[in-house]
Amino acid sequence: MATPLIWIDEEVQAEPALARPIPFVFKTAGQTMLALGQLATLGDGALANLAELTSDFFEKQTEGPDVLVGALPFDPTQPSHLVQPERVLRVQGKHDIGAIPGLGGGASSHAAAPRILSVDPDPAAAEFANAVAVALDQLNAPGATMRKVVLSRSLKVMANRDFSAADLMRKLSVDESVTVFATPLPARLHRLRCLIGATPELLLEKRGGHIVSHPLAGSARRHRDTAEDRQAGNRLLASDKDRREHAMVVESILDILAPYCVDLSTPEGTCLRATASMWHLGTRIVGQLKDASLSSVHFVGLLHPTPAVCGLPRNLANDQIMKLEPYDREFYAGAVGWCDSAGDGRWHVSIRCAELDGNHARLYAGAGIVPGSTPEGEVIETSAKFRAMLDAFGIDGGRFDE
Ligand SMILES: C=C(O[C@H]1C=CC=C(C(=O)O)[C@@H]1O)C(=O)O
Repeated sequence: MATPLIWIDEEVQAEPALARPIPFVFKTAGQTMLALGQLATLGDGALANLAELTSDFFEKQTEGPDVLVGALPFDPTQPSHLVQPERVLRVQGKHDIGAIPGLGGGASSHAAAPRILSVDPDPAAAEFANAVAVALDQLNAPGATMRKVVLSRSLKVMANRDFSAADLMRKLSVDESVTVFATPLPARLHRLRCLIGATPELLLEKRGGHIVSHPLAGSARRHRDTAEDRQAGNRLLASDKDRREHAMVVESILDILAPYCVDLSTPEGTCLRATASMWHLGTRIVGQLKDASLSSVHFVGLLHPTPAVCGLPRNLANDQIMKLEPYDREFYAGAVGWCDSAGDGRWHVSIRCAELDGNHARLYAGAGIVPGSTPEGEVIETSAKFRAMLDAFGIDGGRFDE
């Protein structure tokens, strides 16, 4: 069934904003990909089967755009949500994301913004600090085999009217250093949901025989004052704790990709990666594949979840996440992106994001814990990571740290 191209038009505000699936939107520097409607859905399957599922899908599907778009959950045993759209539109160059043809022409700019009624930390910052302390006990125990675990917390937000994905995306797009995305999620209790965010982290891009990954780990908040900001970046670059936290991610990705590559390197080494609100340590990894026919989802299946969102070793870290976090991450800390029948694709880590369900939203922020981390430091770091999404929602975040 064709999905109407209406997204945020004023005349449909009487209906819940997410009464129809929103388009998939993927705005990277210089290009926006917009996937409209839903021609077919990829069948359920765990991440390990995704390469096979997608290649079967493309073999059978002879009509419609040659692409699947959507989201993969944090838990690789849970089904992904990938769809073949009816139409794909690409917009190049600088543009207002809300004014792309097919999105309703930015009509919401004169509509009243939803008024925030409540913000509920889940868990509270103090509980999150306790979870970090428990994880640190495990990491520091004599003979410990777990080396890193990434723990997250969330903020549940309620407004007086439905949130507008287009308005949020427009606000998030002010930061041109990140990939702004919106992707439909599986319905829950017959309600359509979506994930919207502004991720700085590239999990994997594959074009022909060339692959790129740009993992981030190790963070500090940015400052308005230029000198203070520069100092914060320099401190991060020099921080032993953050360098260890980062190196584990890079080494793990290099180990996984190396057997598939004739050439694999980190041309610039570890650098500072800036977003509008955060400094990160980042290392761009580039590779040339031995077998260019392997698809992007094959590699995503091997890489995800990286130690940037889970930990090391993966199974031990995942056990701790299950024990210490009070919710199912679902599509937070998963991946969002697209793949095509040639095996090309681009997948970003779904962080700095919020799940939207009508007038409810849940924002997420996580942080890598290694020996040397402190509970207070991780509370401050996750607060800083909430900043970009909180700003988009028009919420002053400071009071959620207690
Ligand atoms: C898990 C998140 O961030 C990851 C990505 C960059 C830096 C991170 C860190 O410094 O801990 C995290 O590994 C998140 O923002 O929710």
